[in-house]
Amino acid sequence: MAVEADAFSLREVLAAFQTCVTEQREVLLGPYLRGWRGLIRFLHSLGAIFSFVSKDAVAKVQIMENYCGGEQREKYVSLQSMVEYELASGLVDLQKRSGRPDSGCRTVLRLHRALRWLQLFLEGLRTGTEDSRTSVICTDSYNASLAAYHPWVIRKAATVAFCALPSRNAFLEIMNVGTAEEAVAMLGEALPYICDVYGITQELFAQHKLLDLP
Ligand SMILES: CCCCCCCC/C=C\CCCCCCCC(=O)N[C@@H](COP(=O)(O)O)[C@H](O)/C=C/CCCCCCCCCCCCC
Repeated sequence: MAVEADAFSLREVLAAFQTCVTEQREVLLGPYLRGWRGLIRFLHSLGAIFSFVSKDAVAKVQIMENYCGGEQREKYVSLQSMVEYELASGLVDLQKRSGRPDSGCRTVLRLHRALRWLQLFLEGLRTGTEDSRTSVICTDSYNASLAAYHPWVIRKAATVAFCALPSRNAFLEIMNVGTAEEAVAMLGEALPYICDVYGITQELFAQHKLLDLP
């Protein structure tokens, strides 16, 4: 599999997630979506077998970028302001989907669940050994997170695609942060920021009973 490295640097993704959280513990949507754009660039480099995943991720990031650049853009500065605005304006389908456009809350919820997968996957890569199989790390992380929200056909397609993942060493190399040891160290640095964003979002969505949006 041809993996093009030049488009991706874990450092950039880390910087985006690092600048997401403000002193007031708000999650800023600008850097949050920049982090996702960086991850999607990486996904593209893994080849066509992951295009069904990247298409969905791009569509969701695009929905959010449209809100962030739209008429109500000041309401979409942070996750907190978005939740407050969309709930107060009755824009969120809480029980079942209506003809309304996808809300920011339901769209972010999908990305948020995927962030949990990412957290587990990166932790698996970090703590794995040279001969750990990324397909196994990825499948385990997926089964412990996103799989619960996907129908059988998506779970199957995802599991098949995971088998095409490059080796752990190749992954560490394409992070573009130096040697394998340096990449592992960088993962150790990146993970707390991703965990922090995940934790704040989880708490916010739980508080507003938004964790099961249709
Ligand atoms: C150097 C290491 C860095 C690792 C970088 C990983 C890059 C990963 C980039 C993106 C992650 C995938 C994001 C997927 C978002 C999925 C959101 C979702 O759950 N969507 C479903 C529900 O949406 P609605 O129907 O309710 O609108 C949708 O049905 C899903 C469709 C596509 C399939 C999603 C499969 C997810 C597999 C996640 C693992 C990706 C494997 C990447 C391998 C590294």
